[in-house]
Amino acid sequence: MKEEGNLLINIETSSKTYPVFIGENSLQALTDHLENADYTKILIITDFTVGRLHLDELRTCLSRIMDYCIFKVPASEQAKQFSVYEEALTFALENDLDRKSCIIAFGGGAVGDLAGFVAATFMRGIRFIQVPTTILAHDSAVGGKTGINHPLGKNMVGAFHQPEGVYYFTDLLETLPLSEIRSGFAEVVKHAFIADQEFLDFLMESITDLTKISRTDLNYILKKGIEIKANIVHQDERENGLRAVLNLGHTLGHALETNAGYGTVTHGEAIMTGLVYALYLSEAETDLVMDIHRFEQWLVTLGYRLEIPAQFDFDKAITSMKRDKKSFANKPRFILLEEIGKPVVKEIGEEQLRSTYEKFIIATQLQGETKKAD
Ligand SMILES: NC(=O)c1ccc[n+]([C@@H]2O[C@H](COP(=O)([O-])OP(=O)(O)OC[C@H]3O[C@@H](n4cnc5c(N)ncnc54)[C@H](O)[C@@H]3O)[C@@H](O)[C@H]2O)c1
Ligand SMILES: O=C(O)C(=O)C[C@@H](O)[C@H](O)[C@H](O)COP(=O)(O)O
Ligand SMILES: [Zn+2]
Repeated sequence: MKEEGNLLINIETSSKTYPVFIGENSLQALTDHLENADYTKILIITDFTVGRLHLDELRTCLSRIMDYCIFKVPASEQAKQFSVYEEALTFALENDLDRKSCIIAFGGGAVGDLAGFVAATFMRGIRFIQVPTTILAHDSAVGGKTGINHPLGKNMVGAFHQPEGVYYFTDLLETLPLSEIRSGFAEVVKHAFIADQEFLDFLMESITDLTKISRTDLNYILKKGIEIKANIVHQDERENGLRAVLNLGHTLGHALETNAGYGTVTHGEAIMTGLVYALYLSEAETDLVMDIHRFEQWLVTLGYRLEIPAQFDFDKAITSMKRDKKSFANKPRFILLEEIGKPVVKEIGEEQLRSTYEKFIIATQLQGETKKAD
């Protein structure tokens, strides 16, 4: 469906305007950018997996005269630890980066969040570039949220720091394992719920097998997701209000990630579970009218496991949700939907959280059992 080739979106925020290139010519666009910039040195931060698979492609963008060094971090959430953050800063100092140096985040959201935070804080802030390599990173590479995890909460330490540009060479996505396609697709679905019923209808009708998304559809859905996010970030860069809607599914989702142990579930799977829970809360609190059962069936077809692990402790989740960045005075606030495309932020009492959780557990267990019986 729709456009091919190189797509360009401009992200306009109060602090910076920058381009997002998507598609075949993105690496050429990155080369052009690097050749015309005044960077004294480039630090590439990547993880061991992406480094092994794709570093050679990135190297083609760096001319022979360009001075660069590479710091490799453990894959996934292991990258977003204090110890890795400190090691990255040490590496930058030992390799003589200065205030005119630039960091390239080459990887998925975990690498992007870490590298962005290193850039935001090294010598009080240097420039950085996002070169995303996952579907999920259509979300994480845009908008300037950077940070690392604390054992007591996801992304609890961080900064808003916008990149100089986002160069999304989607050929690199071909090596993604199914679990990571599924994780990234969850944020696409989230964007559709927040802003666009038609887009959600398109996804539910056209995507029935995550291993068979055509290149044209992929470029289309990445572009669409980025446009939805760009529109929100344009209005509220630092989450003073509206931007919180991008957190649909994240209140329970982040609690799941924190309590299961970072990296035990993928970010996207946790967020999809949180999103379904938010739909049940919406039914109860905002009179959302929607066929949640049909949506759940579609998710099960795509391989999402909505059942909560038996060892998950909802009391601990409530503690985490009270500590969430959207909470004030220890009261959990959720992104709910009045309609698809019409999100609201609402404080939810503990009694409602618990009774909806019971309902949600029963419904999702039933979905899981039906799947096993098939
Ligand atoms: N800053 C934001 O606005 C924002 C938005 C959404 C999510 N996030 C964060 O992003 C993180 C999740 O992002 P992610 O899933 O992209 O993270 P990730 O960087 O952990 O990548 C996921 C896995 O895929 C592997 N991988 C990456 N690219 C690959 C490729 N092309 N081929 C094969 N394997 C590849 C990685 O090595 C890793 O094991 C979470 O920490 C989440 O909190 C941030
Ligand atoms: O960009 C945003 O704003 C988002 O909320 C996007 C989320 O998908 C992302 O996971 C983000 O890192 C969550 O932000 P946080 O402030 O809850 O840590
Ligand atoms: Zn997210």
